[in-house]
Amino acid sequence: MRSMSIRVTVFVRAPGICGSLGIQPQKSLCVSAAGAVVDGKIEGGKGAVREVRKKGVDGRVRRFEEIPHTGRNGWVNLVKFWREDRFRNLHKHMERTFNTLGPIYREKVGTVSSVNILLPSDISELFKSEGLHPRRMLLQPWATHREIRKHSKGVFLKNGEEWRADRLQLNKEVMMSAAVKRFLPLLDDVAGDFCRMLRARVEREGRGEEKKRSLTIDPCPDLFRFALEASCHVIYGERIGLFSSSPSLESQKFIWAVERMLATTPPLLYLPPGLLLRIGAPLWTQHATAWDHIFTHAEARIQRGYQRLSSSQAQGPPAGAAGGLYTGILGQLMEKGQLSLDLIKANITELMAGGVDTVCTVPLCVLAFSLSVSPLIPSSVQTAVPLQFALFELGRNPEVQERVRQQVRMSWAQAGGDPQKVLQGAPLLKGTIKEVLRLYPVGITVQRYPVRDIVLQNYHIPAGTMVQACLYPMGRSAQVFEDPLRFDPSRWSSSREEGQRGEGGGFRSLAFGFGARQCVGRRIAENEMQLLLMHILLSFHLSVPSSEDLKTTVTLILQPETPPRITFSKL
Ligand code: HEM
Repeated sequence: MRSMSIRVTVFVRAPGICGSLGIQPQKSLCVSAAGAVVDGKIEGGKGAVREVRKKGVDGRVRRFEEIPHTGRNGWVNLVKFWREDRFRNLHKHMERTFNTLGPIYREKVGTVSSVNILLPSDISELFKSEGLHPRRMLLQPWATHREIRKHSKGVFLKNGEEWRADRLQLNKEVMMSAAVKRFLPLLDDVAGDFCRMLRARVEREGRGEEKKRSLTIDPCPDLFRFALEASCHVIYGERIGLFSSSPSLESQKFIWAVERMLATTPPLLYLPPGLLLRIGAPLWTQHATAWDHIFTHAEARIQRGYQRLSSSQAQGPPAGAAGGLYTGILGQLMEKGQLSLDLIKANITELMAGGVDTVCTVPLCVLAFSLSVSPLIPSSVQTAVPLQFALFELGRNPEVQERVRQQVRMSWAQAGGDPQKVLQGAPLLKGTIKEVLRLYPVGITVQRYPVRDIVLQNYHIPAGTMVQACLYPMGRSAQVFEDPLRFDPSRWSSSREEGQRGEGGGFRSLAFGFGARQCVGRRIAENEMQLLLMHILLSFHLSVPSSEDLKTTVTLILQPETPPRITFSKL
């Protein structure tokens, strides 16, 4: 009989503190298929393993309270989080905690409690029990704000089936392949323009001979502008001119507002109470004013789209897909008329604002309580950040870069200028994005509140518990990925992926979430990032001044501590 071993986590209620984490120690035991411990080995097949997982060593499902945890007192933990700067290093903290406690643990910080899990098989179990919950308490702190409340009420207050019906309408314009086919040329336009702008800059500011000029820069601000321009083009069907040497005042104000909003978010979230009390109010005002501006910008575009549609309808043939001219997601939604104008506004605003379910403890801790919030991250920031990581990884892995470039060149030559065909013929581009999001997921967790009781790793999880699938530690876990720290886009090729599919194997790539509530901008983001990389790889060779690992930090999203510098050399 084939012998296999399974690690079963047994929580030992030993008093005291374990290492620097301040966590309760645990022990790993190995058990037989029948459930008895036999010298670190378990006899039996997969079924036996599953059975042991469900029932526990002694045939019973363990109680929730027995899940290993990082300390029972949420307030003590909160102080540790502040003292040890764990908010900014949450991804590393999670990775260390899984290494110490095993694949499931509980954590309470302030009043926010979660169960954290790592393995795809458990994550698959979690998603099976998700309900159609509304976007829970989204924006609670921000919702005091006029513009946001006005725009968001349509989507956020709806629940269950009603919400789902609206979402299915939206999905037709943003997720389905027919919609992707329509908006892909718009993204391609912006990506092409970005590369032309960069070539001109390398020509102007670069070093070296005329045909081999190269320029080393921090591409972050340009990537950010690219992502904003691309999102606006697809959503509103309108270019906002961020690549022009003199963008309009309106666009400049918009950029300023997004930058201001981002700059003020981390201090509002993480400043120690004393400092926050002193500078909190002005910061809050700046933050809220910036958000107001972002929403007002959306409102203006929506009004303009509405007027355009009304006048084109008055003139005769429709301006949307039926008339041959694609007018962006906004135009499509308006033309179809299946959602009310309020709902269209709410959905468009949410698409611009994006959203990552990130649980954090907000400054209201100062007032002696904390909240679980789902802050918004502008969608453009969400694509600009992985693009930075992608350029860095391709730059420090020249062989991988060359392999991807060869595939792109071949596909480009065969596709006759059709961007969709180029992407289809170059799966390594998609693999590159998946690989980047595996190592650097924008949101380090995806959360769910199961609607019924479930069992994870032998433990009973009551319905309503917040369970977090921890993407950063999963992406770097040797239990889940072979040679996890190697940047290898071909690991996602369909043949190799098949080989990796074990229990819950399909749940290894979750950067966009899963199910009914998965990222609604997923197809926009994936295609936007792939098209930009495609144009860059066709135009430039990438290298990096330093190939040392990037230090990363969590400021709502996972980002490089210092943006990487990239050398673009003309090909
Ligand atoms: C690399 C880029 C991006 C990543 C990694 C990302 C990731 C995510 C994740 C993890 C969620 C939560 C999903 C879940 O709970 O299952 C989410 C939600 C969302 N994302 Fe994205 N996102 C990205 C780009 C975008 C873009 C470009 C847009 C808009 C154009 C967008 C719009 C949204 C919206 C509206 C939601 C809320 C969906 C809902 O709750 O119903 N995202 N995103």
